[in-house]
Amino acid sequence: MAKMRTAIGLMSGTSMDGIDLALVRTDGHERVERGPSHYVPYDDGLRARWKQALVTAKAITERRQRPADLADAERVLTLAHAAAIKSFLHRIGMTPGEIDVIGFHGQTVLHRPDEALTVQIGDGPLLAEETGIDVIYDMRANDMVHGGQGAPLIPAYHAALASNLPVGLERPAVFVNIGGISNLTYTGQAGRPAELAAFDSGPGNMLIDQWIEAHTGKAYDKGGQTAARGKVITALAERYLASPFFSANIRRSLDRGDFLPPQKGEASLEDGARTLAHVTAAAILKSASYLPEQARTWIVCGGGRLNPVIMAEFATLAARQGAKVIAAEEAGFNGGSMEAEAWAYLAVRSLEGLPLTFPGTTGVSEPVTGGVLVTAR
Ligand SMILES: Nc1ncnc2c1ncn2[C@@H]1O[C@H](COP(=O)(O)OP(=O)(O)OP(=O)(O)O)[C@@H](O)[C@H]1O
Ligand SMILES: CC(=O)N[C@H]1[C@@H]2OC[C@@H](O2)[C@@H](O)[C@@H]1O[C@H](C)C(=O)O
Repeated sequence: MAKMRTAIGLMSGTSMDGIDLALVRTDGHERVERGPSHYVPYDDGLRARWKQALVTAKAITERRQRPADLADAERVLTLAHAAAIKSFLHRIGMTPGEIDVIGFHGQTVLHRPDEALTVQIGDGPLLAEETGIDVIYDMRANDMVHGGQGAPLIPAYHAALASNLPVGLERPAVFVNIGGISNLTYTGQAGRPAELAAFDSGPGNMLIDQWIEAHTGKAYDKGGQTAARGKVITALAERYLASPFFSANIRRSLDRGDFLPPQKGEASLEDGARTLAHVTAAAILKSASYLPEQARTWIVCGGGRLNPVIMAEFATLAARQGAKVIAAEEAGFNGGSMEAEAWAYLAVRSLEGLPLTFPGTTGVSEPVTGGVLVTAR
């Protein structure tokens, strides 16, 4: 039997709102003990810095390049992650010596699967040096080398969770993460890796966030309050849902720039927010038509589950297919820390040389492992 290891996962997602951390004890297979989690928000200055990094990164043609101030941004980002690890360990009363490995996602600044190019800034050696803990980082690259989309990677973790779903939850269950971008994982009847089907399903909160920020300076539509006062503009929604992304022959992974918010003036603040919340929900169901079978239960993770307008739209559309929508917490999971948990789990799989991705998840040619190990001295 593979040994149990203690890992911390670190996720800084496409919303660029902050760093999620989670502690997991796992053998890298089906044994998963979820521990405490933590969140360190970025201040406005850091968020602005990562947004600038997205612009700078457009010049990258080879994944190790760090043009202009990108090397400095990478260093600042890594130190912010090291500080987050230290505050997490302090909070849970653990020492670096009790942690076997950190799974470090970094910040995606460029993702062009068609060119087999994906860049996450995040300096693994610096993080290992700062924390004194072994680090696995750069987990997407090997998948792309083998013909995969480089995303999503979370499905291997969903499979482990699905092998132990609450009794009474109707299968098939599909996990959907509504972050900046949405992605979904069909877990079949038993959650075996061979049964997995997963892909990015469309824009998540990123359009709503950009729309709200452009009009109000706020980072997101808290509680869906703005959207709740608006109405859906059908023509605008259809424009998004007619994107070739939904009808392409292959399920392509998304970059933040693949969908852009409406122009100011195309809608009132409220109608724009409502329309984009509708698009978020409708995009999931549109993409779900490529799954092997219809979901009976949708398990929603990520910040979008906290927007009641998205959740209501989603529940209405799913009910038409006889499916139920639940937040991750209703299935006993933590919908806010699931990605960080996944990065902890994947780090242990990487140490064991186990596959992180599968033909059914990223389109990779065969199941492949991934990640680069840095040993702390
Ligand atoms: N209380 C809330 N009300 C409405 N929306 C919320 C709330 N809390 C978070 N969100 C939305 O969730 C987003 C953050 O979600 P999450 O942390 O899952 O994204 P991420 O992990 O950065 O993205 P990805 O999964 O694409 O990498 C916020 O930007 C916001 O749009
Ligand atoms: C390139 C990249 O960072 N992709 C993210 C992004 O955010 C959501 C979606 O797009 C997903 O494909 C992926 O993250 C999740 C955690 C994943 O790889 O499973």
